[in-house]
Amino acid sequence: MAAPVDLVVPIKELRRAKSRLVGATADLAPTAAGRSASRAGLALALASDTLAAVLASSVRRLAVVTSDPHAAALIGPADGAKEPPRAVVVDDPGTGLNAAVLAGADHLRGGDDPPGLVAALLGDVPALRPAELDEALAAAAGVIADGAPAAFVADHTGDGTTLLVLSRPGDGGPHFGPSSARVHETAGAVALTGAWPGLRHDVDVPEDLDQVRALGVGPATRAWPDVHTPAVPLAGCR
Ligand SMILES: Nc1nc2c(ncn2[C@@H]2O[C@H](COP(=O)(O)OP(=O)(O)OP(=O)(O)O)[C@@H](O)[C@H]2O)c(=O)[nH]1
Ligand SMILES: C=C(OP(=O)(O)O)C(=O)O
Repeated sequence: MAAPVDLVVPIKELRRAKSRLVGATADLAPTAAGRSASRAGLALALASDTLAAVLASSVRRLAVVTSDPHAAALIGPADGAKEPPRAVVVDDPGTGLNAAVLAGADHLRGGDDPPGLVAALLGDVPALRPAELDEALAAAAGVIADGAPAAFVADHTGDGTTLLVLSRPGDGGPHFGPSSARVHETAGAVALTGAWPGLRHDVDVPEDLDQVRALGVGPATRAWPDVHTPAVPLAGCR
């Protein structure tokens, strides 16, 4: 990767997440409570596989922004290392997705490392391959070096955004939410054109689950609904 890139991954409180996936859990458990627990387990699995791919990529530092203890536990405690941790958990300010992304970006820019680009990846891309992320971040660094304020990867529907790379977070973005691909482009961000099927395929509705399984998901999503929490944290943090 040409320029160092630090990455924010926002993860919503699991019991409130992925409401549009309710149909995917409908025939799993007899009670409403069981279904919603299972949906939280699915949201955790999607996040776990996303973070595992990030940690296998060339991303320099990772900030997971969440108020959820199970999501935070994916990034395990530091193991006494003297080096600054590569992955940290940042508390969710609780005022929505864009505020969560900005909180992560602020944390990353406040570190001692030389400044790099800050990117945000949504935490529901379980078929992500590390090489896709590296390629997309290198392409973003290229267009930003050429003068663009930002670059993004649209989701598989073309309507949403899965990855946003900002030269100056807070200054005209992020604009995650409805039709965010159009909103990001209107704000001057360059749409990146690589194929990157795993990076583009977020999981919002039950059909997406079949589609990401066909692409090849990570182990946590593959194991769901039988296993709800990964046994081993993915990386250390303070
Ligand atoms: N930290 C944080 N993450 C969020 C917030 N809202 C959404 N996310 C994350 O952003 C990504 C995309 O989320 P969405 O699919 O838009 O939202 P969702 O609430 O999980 O799903 P729906 O209930 O179906 O809309 C996922 O990784 C979410 O966990 C928020 O308020 N705070
Ligand atoms: C929040 C977004 O994603 P989703 O499609 O998951 O709602 C977005 O695309 O900006």
